[in-house]
Amino acid sequence: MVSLVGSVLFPAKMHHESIRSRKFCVEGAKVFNLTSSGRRFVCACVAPSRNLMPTDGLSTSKFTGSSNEENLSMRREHEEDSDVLIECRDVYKSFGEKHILRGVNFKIRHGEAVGIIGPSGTGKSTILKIIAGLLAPDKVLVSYVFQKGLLFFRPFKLALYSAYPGQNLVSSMVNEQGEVYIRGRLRRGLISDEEISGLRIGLVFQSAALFDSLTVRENVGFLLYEKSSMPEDQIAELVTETLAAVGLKGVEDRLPSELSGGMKKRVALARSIIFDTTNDAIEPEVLLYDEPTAGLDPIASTVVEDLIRSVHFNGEDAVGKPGKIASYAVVTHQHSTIKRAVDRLLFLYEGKIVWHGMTHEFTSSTNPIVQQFASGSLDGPIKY
Ligand SMILES: Nc1ncnc2c1ncn2[C@@H]1O[C@H](COP(=O)(O)OP(=O)(O)OP(=O)(O)O)[C@@H](O)[C@H]1O
Repeated sequence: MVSLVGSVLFPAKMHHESIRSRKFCVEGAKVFNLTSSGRRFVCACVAPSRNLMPTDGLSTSKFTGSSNEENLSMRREHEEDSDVLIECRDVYKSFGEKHILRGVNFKIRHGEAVGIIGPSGTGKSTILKIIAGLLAPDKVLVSYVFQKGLLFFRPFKLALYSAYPGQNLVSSMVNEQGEVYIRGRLRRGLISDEEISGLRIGLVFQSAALFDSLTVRENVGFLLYEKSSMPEDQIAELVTETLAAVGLKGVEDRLPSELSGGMKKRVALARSIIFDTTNDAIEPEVLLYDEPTAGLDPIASTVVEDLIRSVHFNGEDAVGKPGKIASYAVVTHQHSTIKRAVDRLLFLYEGKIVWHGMTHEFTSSTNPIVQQFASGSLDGPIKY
């Protein structure tokens, strides 16, 4: 599956000895034991390498032993889905009593530029975090066995487990409620470096989430300093090249506090697209942007929107090289971002994708939820 290895970031005040030092902590973030041997890393994003033979839901063994017709239809489905990089199937996510996602289904295919929109608090950022592996779907108890031989099956929920603390539980089985597939491979639980995905997934947080105490160079090259065997001067060169690709020059030695909001977002973008050029395995990469233009003036928004397009493999970066990002998903509320940076939209409402379509179909949709959202009207099914 996906391991957090590659790009993104968190809010931060960090104490460190040097970028290649062994340990430090980041306020407000979750993990954070960076070791040289080190596989445990948090931050934000991304991912592994290696082979991926479809398993689980897409196993070729599924094509044996059934009728020819069934085989053909399954093969067709498999072929149609061969370009799917990320799939959420019936994903549920709650926070305490708040049931945020209630059966979310969608696919992101190779080459797509997808927007995720919907009213505030509907779970758009939550979806990105689930895709990136920072959050797991809800858990549901499938069965459990007590010493006295009692066996319970669904729909008993995990909460029941703690309702029988003294009953000598022998074993239990808990499944995730919903599935996330990364290139056809089912992800179980949260991201772990040991797991395999064959897809690099980067998450660019809304806040840019740069390390306050590190220079721009150290922020952008963070993972390479920490994880790769590249010499430092080569990393520095690559950082300069990557900053140029997002239209920034001569800022390598600045601290984040010396940058404007738009520049910070570009630095965060540079951090999410830099990768180890000495590594043979070249993987497609998906970037997830959480409100990349929030808080920016209209012109700065346009710059960032064009940047998002430019690092896509259909685009051309600021120094004229083709972009490297295979697909991306953008959570946004901004019309300009929807129009300029996205081709297809997913509309999330009350825990489900209630509409999807091409961007140009959005304003002409007859779906009352979409109509109300597009017009900003107070009248309609969406209540605040
Ligand atoms: N870690 C968490 N613990 C508790 N509640 C959470 C957590 N993360 C998100 N939530 C809640 O889940 C809901 C969905 O949050 P999320 O940030 O995904 O929404 P959103 O659609 O991205 O919102 P917005 O458009 O306002 O940014 C909110 O009610 C939020 O308070």
